[in-house]
Amino acid sequence: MTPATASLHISRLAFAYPDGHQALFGVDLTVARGERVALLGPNGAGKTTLVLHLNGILGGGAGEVHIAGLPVGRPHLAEIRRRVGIVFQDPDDQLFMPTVRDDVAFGPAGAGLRGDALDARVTAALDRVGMAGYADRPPHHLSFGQRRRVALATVLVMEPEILVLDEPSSNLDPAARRELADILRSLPVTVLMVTHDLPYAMELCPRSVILSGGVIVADGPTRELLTDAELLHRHRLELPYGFDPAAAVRTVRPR
Ligand SMILES: Nc1ncnc2c1ncn2[C@@H]1O[C@H](COP(=O)(O)OP(=O)(O)OP(=O)(O)O)[C@@H](O)[C@H]1O
Repeated sequence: MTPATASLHISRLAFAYPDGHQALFGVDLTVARGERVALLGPNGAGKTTLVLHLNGILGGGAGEVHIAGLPVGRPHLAEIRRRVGIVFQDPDDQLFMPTVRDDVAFGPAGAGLRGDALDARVTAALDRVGMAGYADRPPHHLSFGQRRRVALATVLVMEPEILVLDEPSSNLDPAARRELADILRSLPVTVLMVTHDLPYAMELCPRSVILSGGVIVADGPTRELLTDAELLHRHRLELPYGFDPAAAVRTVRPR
């Protein structure tokens, strides 16, 4: 896979914050089109710092990031931000309009879409997340799980190349968690999911990457990584009590 054919290609990415704190030390990561990859790691590992480099919110370090062949950098920022859809942990960071429809329409309308074409895109995005019947509702009248799905729709409506999810399962009850997993599994996009929820990584992502101390310390099949007790312990990752990743994989429903 080359930088041009990969969905995401990160090469020797290193970054220090203005106060001198070095958060990333030469990260290499390539993700193919349509792959779903979990980005795991303890608090302070550099996961958020890495994600903020994908759409150019952070920059100025060493190394390169390409999204579907396009280098992340000032000349291409508008296109990069369309290609990289980030769903933040708190849906209220992404919902600010009077209705669900307005929130989902905001991005494509800003990109110049109007009329029937805009309506069709909004309806399709809401359909994808099972929220088509909620278009006229104020987002703040929805449950947390519903707001997270609408936030996902505001990103999907831009038809991103890669979907970046920050702790997608946090604060969801078991049913909402399963429904979101079904939605995510049905999406024909590349997914990079940042999570501390190892069973959710197991359920959704065939591949995982562990970032620790600003470097990638493991990259491989999620089941292999999560059955390596010594690796998990070394990087402060813990499976929930009683969760057996070797057994869990057999219960994952086929796509
Ligand atoms: N604005 C900042 N200025 C200086 N240092 C920062 C800044 N933001 C983060 N850091 C530091 O960079 C390192 C990586 O932080 P980052 O938020 O990327 O970790 P993370 O893996 O996302 O952690 P968490 O799982 O807790 O969200 C940490 O040591 C953190 O203290």
